[in-house]
Amino acid sequence: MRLRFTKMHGLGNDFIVIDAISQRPNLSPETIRSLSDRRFGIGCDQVLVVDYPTNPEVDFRYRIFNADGSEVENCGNGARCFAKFVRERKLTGKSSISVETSTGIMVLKVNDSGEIRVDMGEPEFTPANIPFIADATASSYAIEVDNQCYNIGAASMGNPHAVLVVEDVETAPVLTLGPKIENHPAFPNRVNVGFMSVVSRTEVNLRVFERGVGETLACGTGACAAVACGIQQGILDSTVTVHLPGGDLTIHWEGPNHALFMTGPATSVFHGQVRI
Ligand SMILES: N[C@H](CCC[C@H](N)C(=O)O)C(=O)O
Repeated sequence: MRLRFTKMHGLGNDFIVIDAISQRPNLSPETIRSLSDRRFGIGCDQVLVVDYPTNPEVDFRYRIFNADGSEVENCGNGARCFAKFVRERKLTGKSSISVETSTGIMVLKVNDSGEIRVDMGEPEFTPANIPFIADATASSYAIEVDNQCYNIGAASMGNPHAVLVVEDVETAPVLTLGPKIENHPAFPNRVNVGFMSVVSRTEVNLRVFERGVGETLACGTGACAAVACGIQQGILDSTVTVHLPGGDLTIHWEGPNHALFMTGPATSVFHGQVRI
């Protein structure tokens, strides 16, 4: 079939966005990998599939697939691009949009500036719910990689994240240590790995080695998890600017029993059609 898509990005974390409401594609993991391939396909970090909701109280459902074909629970940059997409494609005229993912419901608010504020829900720190194998919940854990010990924070934003505090993100071992932690046995579903340097209590630098993709120019849930872990560790305040290689996100979290909010841009690059 001929499939219409829109190429989008959130701070350089790029997506193929597919309207599965007016089209009913059958997207196998092989098709996802083929579309995501930067040489033989369109190329992207993730494929986002916009569909009807299963809950009639919710506006849409959207599914998220990493470039390796794995379906995942959440995508922060993708949520902002989803909101822009459904309005651009006239699938809704709302500026406050509810959407269900495989792990819950998010509410997205399109601001007058065009930026999108996402209610990401409450960060999850209970190891079993991340999932992460640990004896008890803590603000940091010691894990061993190649006989060396590393301190990490661990949290879920619907998807699992490990966060390391480093001196300088430019010299952090993102491409060597990232994949080893991504596949560490303490994370049964693998994990996204953030490398965060603290500029001040309201400003951090962050690079993320994403599960199923590798390093991306930005990771929205990674920025949320990094700030949440930093707040849990007492090193960050409740509103933080996160500088990622692709640009900045603003994260706000008042602490336990509160939702965390992420605000940032979304960009459409081009529309196209592809035969699958
Ligand atoms: N690689 C992630 C999914 C995409 C997350 C990221 N692109 C974001 O903006 O949150 C995972 O396997 O959980």
